[in-house]
Amino acid sequence: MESIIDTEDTIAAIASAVSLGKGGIAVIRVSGEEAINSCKNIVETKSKYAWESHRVFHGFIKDNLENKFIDEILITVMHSPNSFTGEDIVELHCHGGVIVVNKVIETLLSNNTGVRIANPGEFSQRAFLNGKIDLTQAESINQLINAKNLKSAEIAFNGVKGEIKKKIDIIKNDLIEQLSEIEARVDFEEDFSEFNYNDFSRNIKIIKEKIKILIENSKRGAHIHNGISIALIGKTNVGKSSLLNLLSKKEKAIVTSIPGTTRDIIEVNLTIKDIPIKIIDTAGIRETDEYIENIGIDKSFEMIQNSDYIIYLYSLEEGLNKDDEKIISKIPQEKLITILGNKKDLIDSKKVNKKNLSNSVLMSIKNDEGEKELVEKIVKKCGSKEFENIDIFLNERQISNLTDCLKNLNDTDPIIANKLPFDLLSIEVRDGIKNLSRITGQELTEDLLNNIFSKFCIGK
Ligand SMILES: Nc1nc2c(c(=O)[nH]1)N(C=O)[C@@H](CNc1ccc(C(=O)N[C@@H](CCC(=O)O)C(=O)O)cc1)CN2
Ligand SMILES: Nc1nc2c(ncn2[C@@H]2O[C@H](COP(=O)(O)OP(=O)(O)OP(=O)(O)O)[C@@H](O)[C@H]2O)c(=O)[nH]1
Ligand SMILES: [K+]
Ligand SMILES: [Mg+2]
Repeated sequence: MESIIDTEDTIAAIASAVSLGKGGIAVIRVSGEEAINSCKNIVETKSKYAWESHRVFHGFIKDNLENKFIDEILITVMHSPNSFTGEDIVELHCHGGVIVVNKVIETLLSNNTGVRIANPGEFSQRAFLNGKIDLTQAESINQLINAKNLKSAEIAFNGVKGEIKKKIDIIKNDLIEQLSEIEARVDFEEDFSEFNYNDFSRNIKIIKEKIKILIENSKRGAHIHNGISIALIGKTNVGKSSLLNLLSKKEKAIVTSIPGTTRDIIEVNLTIKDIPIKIIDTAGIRETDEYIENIGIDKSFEMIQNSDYIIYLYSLEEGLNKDDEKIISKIPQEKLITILGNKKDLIDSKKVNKKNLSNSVLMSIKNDEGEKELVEKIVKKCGSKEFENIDIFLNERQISNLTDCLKNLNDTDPIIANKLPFDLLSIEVRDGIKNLSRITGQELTEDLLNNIFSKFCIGK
């Protein structure tokens, strides 16, 4: 059982990236009633700005138990309620090595009682509980941190600014208006005109449309978050891994002249002309008895099915032959971005048979030739209207609550159709409103909230 999080404690965690172990500077964040006192215990400073809110000042970390100085640091303090969590916050900016950072944290904990290491997401949870942000903002911050491409980051930031909450609140207010139309007539029947089933039905229909658009756009959201997948498919040694490296401008995949170099799937996230894309390098397809390579080749065939789009590569030196055509026949036409003839540098370009190559791009990946033409093909195929005009999208949890709300509104249909007593409608509308409230974090149990925040990053 997850223990209920104690919000009385003062919490501390490394707030900066530590996964690589090293960095110029690391930030340790301390939040809670004892944040300032506990840091005062381990910081020596002569600064005239010391412990003022929203200032930076200079000092040293001192371990009083061992009577030793540990690091020279900068310190930021934010007094409650004007901080990210709404509590007192102290940030210790120390040197970024693993040993230093851990020693500073250890010193903070050993020199103070009532300070403990924060659980994942606990700073955000406190910001939420203290009303600094709503749940959609907290979730958007987490999404921003985990963004794999620029487009997804841009959209996540709109959520951080409160754009999801704003959209949900608009729909919620629409429903509250409909609810009051019903309830006014239940409570003060004689003062109001008769309940109009048609008006109500029309208004609910408009609200449902808004919800459906939001759900539809959000389905594309997952696509934006993960990127449109483009698999590089072809026989061995045609230059698939070379292309992955060229497009990602990184030496991500191993390239050798040995056929069968790539075994496992290799993925790179990137943004091409504002389109979020995931390029997938696969094992070259050929007849082989090699056990591991065959597993890789099976995965390549799976990728033909599972990716959104495909670039088929072949070597111009060898030409496009029967084996290629057999593989190409397995690719759904609408998925094929282009049949890419690579290694143009190895052939006399006049000899290329242009007849079969109307949809083709010729490249020399080695000499950096033809990339522009390929990018044009990619943009033409993937740069559909799909991602235009999407400024926010909901995550799975939020979509699920919104879908529940839609069901509540659908349940008004039979009541209206059969002209059943109109006060029955208020139950459905109320439940709909409740489901919207869950999106922004109201009406949720503590366990559910703990569960949501526990999936956030450490130090966030
Ligand atoms: N050093 C540092 N950088 C950071 C954060 C942080 O906590 N510390 N953030 C955190 O994740 C993000 C920025 N978000 C923040 C949101 C609110 C407040 C804040 O202090 N709000 C106060 C006062 C605002 C003001 O002075 O106008 C408030 O809301 O009352 C700080 C950072 C990213 N960068
Ligand atoms: N001449 C020439 N050689 C190239 C070109 N592109 C790639 N190569 C070479 O072709 C060989 C195979 O390239 P890879 O990128 O490993 O090919 P692959 O399709 O990933 O191969 P497998 O992973 O084994 O299926 C390497 O020696 C590359 O340097 C090109 O445009 N011209
Ligand atoms: K190879
Ligand atoms: Mg390869």
